[in-house]
Order: sequence, then C-alpha cells, then structure tokens
Amino acid sequence: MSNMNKFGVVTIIGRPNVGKSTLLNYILGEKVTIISSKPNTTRTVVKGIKTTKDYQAVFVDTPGIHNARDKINRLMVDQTVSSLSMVDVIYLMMEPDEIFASEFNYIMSLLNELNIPKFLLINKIDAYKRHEIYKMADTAFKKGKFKYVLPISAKKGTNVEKLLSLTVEEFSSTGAFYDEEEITSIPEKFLIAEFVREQVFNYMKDELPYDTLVECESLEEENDKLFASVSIIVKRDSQKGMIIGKQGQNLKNIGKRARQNLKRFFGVPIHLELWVKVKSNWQDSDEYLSIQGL
Ligand SMILES: Nc1nc2c(ncn2[C@@H]2O[C@H](COP(=O)(O)OP(=O)(O)OP(=O)(O)O)[C@@H](O)[C@H]2O)c(=O)[nH]1
Repeated sequence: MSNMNKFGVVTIIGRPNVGKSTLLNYILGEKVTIISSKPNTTRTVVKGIKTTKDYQAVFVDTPGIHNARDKINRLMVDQTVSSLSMVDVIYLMMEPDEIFASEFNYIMSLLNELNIPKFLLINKIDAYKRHEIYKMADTAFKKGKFKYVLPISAKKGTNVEKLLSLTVEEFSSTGAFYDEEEITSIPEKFLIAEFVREQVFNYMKDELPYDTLVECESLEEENDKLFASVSIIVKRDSQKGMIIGKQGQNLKNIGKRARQNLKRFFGVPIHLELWVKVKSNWQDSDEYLSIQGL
C-alpha cells in the first residue's frame, strides 16, 4: 500500500508525580481514548491512543518499573522489561532536580538491553531555572544512552509537538491502523495480535512480514487462563508455506516466543492457537479496512 500511515507504540516511564498523566492528557487532548480497566484485572495496559491523519500512536503503561528496589520487585521489573520489546519508543521522564541514583542506573541498565530508542524527557521546565535544566541534560547525556534529551513542560505543552514529531519518526509504516472504538473494547486482542506480529518480523525475512496481516479473532478467559485464536494472513500460498516452515518449525517458533512474551505481559498463561490463511487481496478487503478504521 502506498500512503500507509505510521503506527507505533510508546511507553512513558517515570516515578510517581513526575507528570506522566499530564503529558498524556496534553498529547491526547480532548479526544482522550481512555481504556477503562476491568475489575479484577491488571492487564489493561493501553492508556490512550492518538490518531491523526498521518499516524496512530498507542500509549501503554509500564507498571512497576520504578519500584525496583527489592528482589521481588526486580523480578517483576525484569518481566516488564521483556514485555517492552513490542514498544517502538520509550520515554523516560524526570524532573530537573532528580538525582541519577542507583534506581536510575538500574532502570537504565535494563532499558539499555533493549534496542529501542529512548528519549529522556526533562519535565516541568516551567518551574525550574535554566541552569538546573542544562545540568540535568548534561548529566543525562553522560549517564544514559538516550536518542534525545528533551526539556518539556507537560503542563504548558512546551516542546510537546516537537516530541511527537521525533517520536513518529521512529515509527514503522507497516503496522495496522486500528479503529479507536474497537481498540477501546478489545485492547487485549490488539496486544495479542501485536505480539504475534512481532514474532513474524522476528522469524521471517525480507518482504514477507510486510505482506502479513495479524488478527486476533477470538479471546476468552477461563480459570485464569487466556485462550486466543490468531490468524496470520498472507497474500500467496508460497508465503503460507514459508510462515509454517519445515515440519511447522517456523510457526512453532513464532507461537512459542509470542506465548512466552504474552504470558509475561499478562501475568497469566495463554493458550495460543495460530492459523495461517491466504487472502491475496487482504489489503483491499473490508475486514482490513475496518481494522484500519477507514
Ligand atoms: N509546573 C509543572 N507541573 C507539572 C508539569 N507536569 C505535571 N505537573 C504537575 O505534577 C503533578 C503530578 O502530575 P501527574 O501527571 O499526575 O504525574 P504522574 O507521573 O502521572 O503521577 P502518577 O499517576 O502518580 O504516576 C500534578 O500536580 C501536575 O499538575 C509541568 O510541566 N510543569
């Protein structure tokens, strides 16, 4: 498809009160898509979606990463970090007077394992003196591997447009485009499809992943276990064979890795049923267009 919109997933990490919600509210403006959390579940990770004519950005939560002090929490944080592999950009948010203490070093050491662009956002610049902001930016460059260090004010919106355009530059143009209402009601399905899509990209070479649409068709929960049925839709029979692989090895690998990541992410076991389908013109089909929200 020509003219494909950009799609990406962003997470904001930062200690309580640093201004994460304020930034998200500013970015999403009045058109906030709040994904209400269901009772008894901690699985609702999608915080909001920003859709423009050029791109769609999904903001997800990374719970627990800032309580990395004791062992149990570290375990949880490790799991959170693995689940971050599906994210396109990580924002780490700090205030100009925050000290780069052991907790920061620990979080950075975890995040540095991930080959994902990290932006340091120095927030609340409206409330600090210039030299404090410069000092923080300087230390940040020395201490962390940040693609950008951006001073912002989430409250006033200073530099937020700039932040968004830099963020969208990191997005790939290959992702599906989701209907906001649909995603509001099925964030988990969306995430499951994304996790599988990630593994298609991981195991398949060349153009094949770009010719692939991944869709979670059904999701049920029973006795604290998730049952998901996911279709991997390709354009040609030969591609179907490639996805399945010799004796089904590729499909097994895709399923195995996706299942492991999903289990870590959702915190419950998941039974993942994968189907490979051929639909030569999926990019023109009504189904695909409805996923795109067109
Ligand atoms: N001066 C100033 N205050 C800000 C800015 N951004 C956020 N705040 C204030 O900081 C406080 C905390 O902001 P939140 O957005 O709730 O912080 P949070 O990181 O989401 O906090 P948790 O939900 O506890 O994790 C609020 O009183 C905000 O108004 C900013 O750019 N400048």
